[in-house]
Amino acid sequence: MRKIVIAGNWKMHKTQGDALAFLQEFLNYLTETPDDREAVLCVPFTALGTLSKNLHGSLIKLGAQNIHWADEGAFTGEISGDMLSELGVRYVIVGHSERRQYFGETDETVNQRLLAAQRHGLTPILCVGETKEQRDAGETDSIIAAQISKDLVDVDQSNLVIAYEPIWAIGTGDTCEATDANKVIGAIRAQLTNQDVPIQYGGSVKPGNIDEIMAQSEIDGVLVGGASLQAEGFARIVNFQ
Ligand SMILES: O=C(CO)COP(=O)(O)O
Repeated sequence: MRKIVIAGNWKMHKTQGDALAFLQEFLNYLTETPDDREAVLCVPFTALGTLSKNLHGSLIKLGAQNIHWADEGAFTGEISGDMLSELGVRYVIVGHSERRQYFGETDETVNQRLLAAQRHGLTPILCVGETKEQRDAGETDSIIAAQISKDLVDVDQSNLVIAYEPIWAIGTGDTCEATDANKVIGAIRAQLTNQDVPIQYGGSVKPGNIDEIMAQSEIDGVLVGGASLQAEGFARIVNFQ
């Protein structure tokens, strides 16, 4: 039985104060969380400590948005696995397309960061996805297959979540057809040795489309950007039917 993981990715949004206000409101809406699913908030590093202290044993798990591959060292601006786990972090996003596009992340560095996350007992959420040009050229399956095989070298598939995030659907309102996403996710699963890895869809997920997305047989959750910033809407997504 695969786990359902609904994760919010706040990206570079919300101060500590904003994060606390969100949490209070969010917990009010989440009084009846179904227990078959995990809700995760992947927040900026600066909000991790405050949220960790205020989760009060709630069902919400804490996630970060990046991790360095070294355990420590001269890596200005980076963050280590120990620093994250000390704050109660359980999940960490690795290889988001914004990291690949703007910060020079490659499949090799993504692989190293995945290994570091697992070494520190964190569950990495590996993001893969194709550009609009690649999709139009019919290259979606080969691009995703190449990312998966390079990123997962030596990675333990028993402690892993994968997010299929077509780059053209991120922040654009242009959602991938749920049935198309289902097909790509099925192809990702066929490449894995462990069939229990939860595979999420990400890209313009909102309260209005969550039910259709989660009705797909291969989709085990979502990674939500913009719509996770609003407590009532994100609670609606977590509580999909
Ligand atoms: O990048 C995403 C989540 O990691 C998706 O962002 P949006 O939900 O804003 O499209």
